[in-house]
Amino acid sequence: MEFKQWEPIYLDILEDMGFSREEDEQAAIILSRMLDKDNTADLSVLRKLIAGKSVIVCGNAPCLKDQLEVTDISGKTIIAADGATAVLVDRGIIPDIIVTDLDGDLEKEILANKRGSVVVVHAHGDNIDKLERYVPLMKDIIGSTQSVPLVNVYNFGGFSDGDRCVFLADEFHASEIKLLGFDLDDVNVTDIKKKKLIWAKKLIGDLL
Ligand SMILES: Nc1ncnc2c1ncn2[C@@H]1O[C@H](COP(=O)(O)OP(=O)(O)OP(=O)(O)O)[C@@H](O)[C@H]1O
Ligand SMILES: Nc1nc2c(c(=O)[nH]1)N=C(CO)CN2
Ligand SMILES: [Mg+2]
Repeated sequence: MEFKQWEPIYLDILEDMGFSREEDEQAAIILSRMLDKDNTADLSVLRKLIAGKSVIVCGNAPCLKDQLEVTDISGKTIIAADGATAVLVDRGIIPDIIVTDLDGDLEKEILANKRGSVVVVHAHGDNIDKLERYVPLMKDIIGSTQSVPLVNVYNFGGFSDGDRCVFLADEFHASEIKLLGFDLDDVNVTDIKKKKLIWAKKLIGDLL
């Protein structure tokens, strides 16, 4: 998605969530400076994994475990939203792509990354400390931001980890996008998470 198309939505999200654009942009600059040809993956890797493929996006709602039991994932491209990575890894599944703002189970995300997962690391105003701590431990990174894109730091659209997975699959022209582990009306979450899930419902609903 072009940033010009995304920007008005981003401005609404900033206002609703009370986040700072300046801090998001500072985080993106820090991430951009940490990325180089040695620790990044080329966008062609994402294209190869997604274009024309049937994609399964895993969110981290409690229903993920049961839905994985009854879903045939063979031959599909698996994209894990942050905390969903640990659920997959615990079942012996290494996702093709992890989309994360680095507040999930980082031990499992780093393990999956070592075993081949491409990791789309999202910079925002509230995770600068995590970028500094975990990015040096990763490889095959694609940087992401919810603000203006920079060198090695892209904006494919989307806000929280789960909806950014869906925007990524759409951007790279998946032939089909199936969601597992999404319960966007979940009431058993914190108030801030409820607000993020409301945005996810709107963003995914408008896109698909
Ligand atoms: N009921 C749910 N509870 C938690 N996550 C959900 C749920 N339904 C869908 N998801 C999606 O799963 C994604 C990953 O969930 P996780 O618990 O790892 O979130 P998180 O990393 O704490 O959230 P975020 O960083 O997006 O605030 C979320 O970004 C969300 O889009
Ligand atoms: N500034 C800021 N941006 C975000 C935040 C957050 O906590 N702060 N959480 C997100 C969830 O993936 C996505 N974007
Ligand atoms: Mg997260």
